[in-house]
Amino acid sequence: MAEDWDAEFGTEPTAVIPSFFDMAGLRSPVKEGAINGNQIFESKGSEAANFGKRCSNTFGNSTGFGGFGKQGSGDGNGFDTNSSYIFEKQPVAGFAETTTVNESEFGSRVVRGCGFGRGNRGGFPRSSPQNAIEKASGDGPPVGRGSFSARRGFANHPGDGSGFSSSCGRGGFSSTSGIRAPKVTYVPPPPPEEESAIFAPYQTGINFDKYDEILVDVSGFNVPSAILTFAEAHLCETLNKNISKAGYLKPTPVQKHGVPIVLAGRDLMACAQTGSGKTAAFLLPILEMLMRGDVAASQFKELQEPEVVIVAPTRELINQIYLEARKFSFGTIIRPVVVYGGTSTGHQIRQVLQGCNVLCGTPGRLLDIISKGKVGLSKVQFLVLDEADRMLDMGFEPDMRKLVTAFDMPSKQNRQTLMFSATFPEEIQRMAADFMKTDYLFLAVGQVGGACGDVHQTILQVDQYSKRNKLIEILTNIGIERTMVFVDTKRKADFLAAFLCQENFPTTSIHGDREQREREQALGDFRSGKCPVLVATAVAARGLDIEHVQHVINFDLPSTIDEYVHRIGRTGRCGNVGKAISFFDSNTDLRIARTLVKVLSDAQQEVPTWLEEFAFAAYGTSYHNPLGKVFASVDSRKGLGGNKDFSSYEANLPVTYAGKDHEDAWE
Ligand SMILES: Nc1ncnc2c1ncn2[C@@H]1O[C@H](COP(=O)(O)OP(=O)(O)OP(=O)(O)O)[C@@H](O)[C@H]1O
Repeated sequence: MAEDWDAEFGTEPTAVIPSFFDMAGLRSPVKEGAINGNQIFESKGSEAANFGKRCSNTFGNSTGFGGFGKQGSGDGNGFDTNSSYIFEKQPVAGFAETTTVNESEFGSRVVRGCGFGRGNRGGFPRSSPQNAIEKASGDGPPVGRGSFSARRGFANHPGDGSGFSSSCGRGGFSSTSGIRAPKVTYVPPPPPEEESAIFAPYQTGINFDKYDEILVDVSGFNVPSAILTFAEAHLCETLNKNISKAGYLKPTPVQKHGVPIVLAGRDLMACAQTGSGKTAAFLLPILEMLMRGDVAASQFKELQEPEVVIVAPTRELINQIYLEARKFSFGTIIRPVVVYGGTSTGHQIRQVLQGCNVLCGTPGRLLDIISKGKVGLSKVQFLVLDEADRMLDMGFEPDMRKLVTAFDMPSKQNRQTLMFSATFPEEIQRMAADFMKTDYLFLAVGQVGGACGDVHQTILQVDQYSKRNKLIEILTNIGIERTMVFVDTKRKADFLAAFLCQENFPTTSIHGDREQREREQALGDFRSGKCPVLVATAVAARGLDIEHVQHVINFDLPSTIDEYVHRIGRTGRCGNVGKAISFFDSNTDLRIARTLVKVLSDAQQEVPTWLEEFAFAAYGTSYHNPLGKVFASVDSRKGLGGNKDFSSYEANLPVTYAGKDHEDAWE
């Protein structure tokens, strides 16, 4: 059973939305060497092989995959629900004796049962991605309009929002019944203090030097000269020491151009491939400028006024950026702090009040803490949007506008605004311009939106009924190399992880319905190799920098090519090579066929003939789809009669349809 969490400020206890692992009895008190709620399974020979039948001695009580029930019922998800697993589990207060999940998530043809009725769809109104986004980032109390209720009704709690109900898909509390929305009060373990841990180097790969061959285009006026070495940036001694301790011998292209641009006080929109060092490209010059400006040591005050605000779309990514800021500011008086959802607000406020020069946050939690009067923005010198195209799409854009307008944030003329991403659709570029000085510089390293050239991409035509077996086949060949498996819904992430566990693959999962503690534990188990397979939704698609990820498998392809580029960019980082295998189901993925062909061919990857045929059938050879030009490969100002001084760039590159991400992914 999930730990009991006292309310954030130590008041009434609040229940927690048990995740799938609870319901499947995968988190009951376990004996040494058994399975915890995150690490679903360690392959332990015959004992493991029995996992799919019973795990009585593994979990300390009788739990396991049971048999299969009778014919299931449609779940309104477009799946022909015709099969299910039934997890027998200890009766747990508030839950039925059995938890049934639909194997149709994997599209099995085998007819199995679903011993379960389904409640009304509840949870976030499908049309409000902001709610879904907030829940994903865990910012603010999860509040649905109407009521949260499980997709599945439980035996004693019909999923109509009348009471506490939950499922691995979605669930929670009914806001109509007056129960307080749950406030999980997780306090993350403090980051390591040892220098060896702080400066743990990321092994650059054999192709690191190939970065120098990548074409770079900077458009705008009075472009500062690039640096060839870190020494040419004339950074302070402490920063140079930290760069050296981090193992950075020479700058990557985005750093060569980005560092001098930021040091020159310019606004910057930077696009560079995944894993190419964008984080240091903004952190190093910002920290240098603070040092040059004799930034005051931030001390305890009831109102903190940071000089830098950095935002990113997910909790794990903003925490990663915070740790990088902590690394590069080591030995200086500069104090970075991180705030993100799913954790105790009180704890984070206490961290902020102890001093804060660089505030890293996910939007919802950041706005929450600012609204509580703990943080003032009047002294902000730098505003950074990492994964900027995501921060400005329909999900986060309102929060970003509120951040720059609703408080005392200096106007764009009186601050430096920096935006970074590996992808930047033109419509987003235009929106980004609202946040930046008109003379911002657009830095394109390589093909904007292009896939990292160090990732070997393979596309396999696999229908939904064959995906599971194909995945098993691939994982069997891969062995224990770290592999991220992306799926399009949270529910599928849990089920696929459980399925892989049953098949003796040490697996964990990360998605927006898991508690933050579980998410961080899952990442930790994946990073350490304890669970070399991580099943994830889009919440892990962007920015995460995990060493030794050799494989990315798109069990489900995303709906946009940008997300595909980011997902496969979890491997092949910093000059290392990686492999990405994607399952293309012609019943669902036609919309991405054409852009997939373009990304593959731009990255000199093999394009399967069948995929070209699908792409042609979908859109013909025309590169102008009805949705207009949304895939930018140039500075959008050029297309709008921008100044002719910009360096030349092919203007008629194909465009792509930038659809909506699968909303589940962001919840
Ligand atoms: N100049 C450098 N020399 C060696 N390693 C570097 C250098 N710059 C960055 N790295 C390392 O490369 C890895 C990738 O960097 P980073 O996460 O900033 O990439 P990114 O471009 O932001 O990727 P993404 O687009 O996926 O967010 C990190 O582990 C970082 O420490």
